[in-house]
Amino acid sequence: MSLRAALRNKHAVTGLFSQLSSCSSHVRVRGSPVLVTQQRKSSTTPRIKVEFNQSTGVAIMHMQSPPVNSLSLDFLTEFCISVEKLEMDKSCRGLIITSSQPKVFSAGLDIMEMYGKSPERCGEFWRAVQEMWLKLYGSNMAIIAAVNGSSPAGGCLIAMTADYRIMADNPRYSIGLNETQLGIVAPFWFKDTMVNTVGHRCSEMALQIGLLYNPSEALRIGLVDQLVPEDQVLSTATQTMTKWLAIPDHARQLTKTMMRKPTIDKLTSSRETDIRHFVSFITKDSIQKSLAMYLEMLKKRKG
Ligand SMILES: CCC/C=C/C(=O)SCCNC(=O)CCNC(=O)[C@H](O)C(C)(C)COP(=O)([O-])OP(=O)([O-])OC[C@H]1O[C@@H](n2cnc3c(N)ncnc32)[C@H](O)[C@@H]1OP(=O)([O-])[O-]
Repeated sequence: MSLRAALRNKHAVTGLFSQLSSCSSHVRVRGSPVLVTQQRKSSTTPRIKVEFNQSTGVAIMHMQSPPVNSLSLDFLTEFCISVEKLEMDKSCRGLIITSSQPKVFSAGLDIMEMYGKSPERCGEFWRAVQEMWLKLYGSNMAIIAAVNGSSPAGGCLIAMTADYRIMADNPRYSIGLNETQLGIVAPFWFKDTMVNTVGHRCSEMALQIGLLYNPSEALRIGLVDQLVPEDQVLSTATQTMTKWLAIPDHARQLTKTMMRKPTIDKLTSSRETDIRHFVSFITKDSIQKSLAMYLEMLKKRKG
């Protein structure tokens, strides 16, 4: 069964992990604070690198998909498998998500996955996006986003699924749900996650005009919880995780579930409808034209 096919079937995914350990590079550290790196033998470079320190129970997940950690189907597949593996490992209590790419946490969904693709492929892609959100937002692990670069749209979504967000204090970086700027619409579960994070009024305005916030603005509205100098993002995340893990797991997890379950249930009870809705929307000629214009704008801006 291919990894993509596995994503279609959550139970099959669970059963596949033992066979798929080479899909992302997991580095396990036992009883030592020193992290050891391990080179993958495979010819393809993993998009996700996981360092797990068993003495602290904390895993650091590095997104390392050049140039901008855009969320392609392959990226999402690897990402979900990495999270699921950690989730199943009861010794892993905390997860820090960060980026290995300079200046960018994640550029969000890979626009090329939504442009010029067949309805079947768009559906497969959207299911993987849903799966990523369900795994992160419903995780039992304490999750901290170490946002060390720009984080638009799907990148912001990943950050918002965390329990705590630390962002690099660099005014050149931005974070937010900017979908409307591309002529597309964030689905209800992106919206719900934002409402749960910053409240209704802020979300209503930000979503309509596709606002991207600089770090100070993001801190002011509560989209991130803390700003630190860029070179301290990861160390601060590690220190902060210690505080989160000082709370008994069962109490923290039950509280998290109580807060998030109604939002998660909304999507789990309507996944197929949500996929159909996305596919019929994204494949419309007018939406495809908007995406083409946005891609053109990205290229021009670069030049
Ligand atoms: C309904 C669905 C909900 C949708 C949710 C979403 O997430 S929608 C997504 C909303 N996301 C956005 O609106 C984010 C758009 N991106 C940006 O704003 C900037 O890239 C940046 C600020 C993330 C990084 O700035 P920087 O100066 O460091 O980097 P740079 O700009 O020079 O880009 C380098 C290369 O990457 C390319 N590429 C970039 N993003 C994407 C992408 N998402 N996908 C694919 N490709 C992308 C870019 O074209 C360029 O390619 P080239 O020419 O080398 O072949």
